[in-house]
Amino acid sequence: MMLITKVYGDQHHHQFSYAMLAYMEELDKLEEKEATMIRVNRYPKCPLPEKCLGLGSHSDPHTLTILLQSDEVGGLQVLRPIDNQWVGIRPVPHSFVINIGDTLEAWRNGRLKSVVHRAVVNKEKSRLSAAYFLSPSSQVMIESPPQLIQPRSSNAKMYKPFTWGEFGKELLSQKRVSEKTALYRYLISPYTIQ
Ligand SMILES: O=C(O)CCC(=O)C(=O)O
Ligand SMILES: [Fe+2]
Repeated sequence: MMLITKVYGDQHHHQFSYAMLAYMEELDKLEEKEATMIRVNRYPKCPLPEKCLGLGSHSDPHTLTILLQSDEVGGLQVLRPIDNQWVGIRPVPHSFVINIGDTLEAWRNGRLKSVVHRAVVNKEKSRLSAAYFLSPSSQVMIESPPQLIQPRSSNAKMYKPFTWGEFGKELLSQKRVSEKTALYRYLISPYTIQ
């Protein structure tokens, strides 16, 4: 997410810009209009917000999510990896939150990370958000380009190649989780030995 690029500083920001350029070049492969979808989330106000969640913690499995949240009511939180704390993403009027999905993480060989996030509710106001999920076509193989892989180093190949179609089936076999989606099932372990 954009917030995380700020927290991680220039290095991560650079990775993000570079990946976005590469993404544009591969758009035919990485974005399939038929598979792309929009989800609108409505979170009613809740008398006991500390006892419920609007949307449980998850990572988005797709490539990218473009999220619009209502201007006045916050509720989106990300799990900050450095200290495992939930951090609120304050809505910025007329802006989108860009969320990196698991498929993009796998394609960039872990140089960009999908982020675990959730939505909380509050007592005073209901909230709306709309998420636009970009997906590759179901037959496309998600595999990191060779220039991102250096065998026997910390940049060794992290994930076994998979198709979005296959990944979708893995997701269906998984209950809502408290961490990342099925991506870990493709992790090459230990990925430094290749
Ligand atoms: O409502 C939000 O801010 C988060 C929505 C979300 O994470 C999702 O739809 O996947
Ligand atoms: Fe999400």
